[in-house]
Amino acid sequence: MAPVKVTKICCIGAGYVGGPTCAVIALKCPEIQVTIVDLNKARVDAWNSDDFDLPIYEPGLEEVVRQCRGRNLFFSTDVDKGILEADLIFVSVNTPTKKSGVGAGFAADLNYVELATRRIAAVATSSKIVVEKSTVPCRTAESMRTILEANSKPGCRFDILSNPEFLAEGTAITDLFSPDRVLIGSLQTKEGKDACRSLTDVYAHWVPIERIVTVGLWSSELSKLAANAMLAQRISSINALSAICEATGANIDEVANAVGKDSRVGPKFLRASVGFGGSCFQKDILNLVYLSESLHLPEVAAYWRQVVEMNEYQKGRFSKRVVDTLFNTITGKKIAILGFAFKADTGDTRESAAITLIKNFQAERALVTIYDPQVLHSQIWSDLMEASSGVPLETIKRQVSIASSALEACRDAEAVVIATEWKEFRTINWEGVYSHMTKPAFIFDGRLLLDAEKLRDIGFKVTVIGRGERL
Ligand SMILES: NC(=O)C1=CN([C@@H]2O[C@H](COP(=O)(O)OP(=O)(O)OC[C@H]3O[C@@H](n4cnc5c(N)ncnc54)[C@H](O)[C@@H]3O)[C@@H](O)[C@H]2O)C=CC1
Ligand SMILES: O=C(O)[C@H]1O[C@H](OP(=O)(O)OP(=O)(O)OC[C@H]2O[C@@H](n3ccc(=O)[nH]c3=O)[C@H](O)[C@@H]2O)[C@H](O)[C@@H](O)[C@@H]1O
Repeated sequence: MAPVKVTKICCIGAGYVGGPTCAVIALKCPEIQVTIVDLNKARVDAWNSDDFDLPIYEPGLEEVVRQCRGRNLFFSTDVDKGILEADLIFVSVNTPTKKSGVGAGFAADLNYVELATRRIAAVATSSKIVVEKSTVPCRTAESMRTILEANSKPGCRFDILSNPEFLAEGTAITDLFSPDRVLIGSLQTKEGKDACRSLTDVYAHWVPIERIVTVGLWSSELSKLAANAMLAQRISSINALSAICEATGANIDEVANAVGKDSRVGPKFLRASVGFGGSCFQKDILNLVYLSESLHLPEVAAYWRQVVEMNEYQKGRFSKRVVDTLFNTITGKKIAILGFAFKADTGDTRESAAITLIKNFQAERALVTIYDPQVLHSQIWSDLMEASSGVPLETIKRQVSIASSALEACRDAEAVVIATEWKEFRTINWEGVYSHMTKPAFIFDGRLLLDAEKLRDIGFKVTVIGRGERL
C-alpha cells in the first residue's frame, strides 16, 4: 500500500495551537478540506463570528482565517462528523498539569487526549492517520494506539504519528509560515513510515523538505519536552545572572550581549525578565521532572526542577525589590501594573508572571491598578480569583481595579511596574504620566523595555531588572 494522499483533515481542539496551525494548513493546501472541531461552543462560535472576533488574539491570524473560512476551512462542534469524514486527524487538545491524584502538580493530565482518542475509536468507520499534536509525555502514542486498536471496527486501521508544535504565541503565524523545523515521529515500520510520508506531503506544500525532520515516535515526543525545557532553562540562567548583576552593578543586557555573541550560545532567549510565563514552559518541565522520577532518575529530575524554582525565585525577588524600594512598605500605596498577558502580542494570561506579582502586592495590602492592551477584563478577574483561591470578587475589587489606558492606570500611582513587554509602553507620554503621579514617582521595569536614562531625566526613580544601583 502506498502512502495515503490526505484530502480531509480534522483537528480536535480549536485552541491556541489547533486554530492557527490548521488555519495555516488550510491556507497553504487549498485542495485539502480542514475542519477544526471543539466541544466548547462559545469558542467555535467565535471562530465562526461574522465580524471575525476570533477567540484568540494572534497577529496575522485574522487575515489567514478570512482567506480560508468557508472555502476549505471550517469550525464546528460536530466532533463525530469531523472524525468520520477525515483521513488524517490532529489531536490538539489541552494537556494541563494534573491537579489531583497520582503525580498531582507534575504529571500531565492526559484525560482530554484519552477522551478524544476514545471518540475517534468509537466513531471511525474507515482507516485514519491519528496525529498527536498536543504536548504529551514520552510514550503517550503507545497508549493511544492501544486504545484505538482495542476499539477499532473491522477494516479500520489507525496509524499514530507524533507531530509536536513549536509555535510561540504572539508569533504563531510567522512561526507556522516559516518554521525552524517540522518534527514528525512515527513507528519505524512500513506502515508507520507511509503515514509519516502522508503528513510530510501536507507540510511540504510550503515547508522546505530539509526542514521536515522525521524520527522515531518516542524521540519526537521527548524532543518537544526537551525543547521547551532547554528554552526555559536559558531564561532561568539569565534570570539567575540578573540577580548577580543587581548585587554587583553589572548590567544584564551587557552580559547577555557578550555571552550571546558566542556562536555556540547564540543571542536569542537571553532576555532577563520578571520570570517566564505561558501555558507550557512550567507544565512541560514539571512533566519532564515527573517522567525522570518515574524512570528512577532523581538527579535528572532535580536538575530540571531547579529551572522552575529559579523562575519562582525571580518573581518573588522582583516583588520584594518593589517593596524594599518603596521604603519597605506598600500598604495602601497605589501601584500601576502595565501588562497582564504572559508576553507581548497575545491576550493569553496562563501562568503570567503578572498574576504572581499582583498576588504578592495584594498580600502587602497595596492598591493595584492593571492595564493590558489585549487581555479581557473578565479574564483578569477570573485569574485573580483563581490565584486567591476562593476570596470573593467584591473583596478583591477593594484592592484591585482595571484601567482602560496606561495613563489612567498610572494616575495618582506611587509606582509603575512593567510586567509585559508591550511595545506601546515605550511610547507612552511619560512626562504626562509623571505629572499625575505621587512623588517620588517610581518605575520598575521588569522587562528591560524602557529607556531608563530618559525616564530619570523626567524625574522618575527607575529600577530595572538585572541592573544594580552601583555604576
Ligand atoms: N499554547 C501554545 O502556544 C502551545 C501549546 N502546545 C500544546 O498544544 C496543546 C493544546 O494547547 P492549546 O491550544 O494552548 O490549548 P487550548 O486549551 O487553547 O485548546 C484546547 C482545546 O481543546 C478542546 N478540547 C478538549 N478536549 C476535547 C475533546 N475531547 N473534543 C473536542 N475538543 C476538545 C478544548 O475545549 C479547547 O478549546 C497542549 O498540549 C499544549 O501543551 C504546543 C505548542 C504551543
Ligand atoms: O510549547 C509551547 O507552548 C511553546 O512554548 C514557548 O512559546 P510561548 O510560551 O508561547 O512564548 P515564548 O516566547 O517562549 O515566551 C515564554 C515566556 O518566556 C518569557 N521570555 C522569553 C524569552 C526571553 O528571552 N525571556 C523571557 O522572559 C516570555 O516573556 C514568556 O513569558 C516556546 O517558545 C514555543 O516554541 C513552544 O511551542
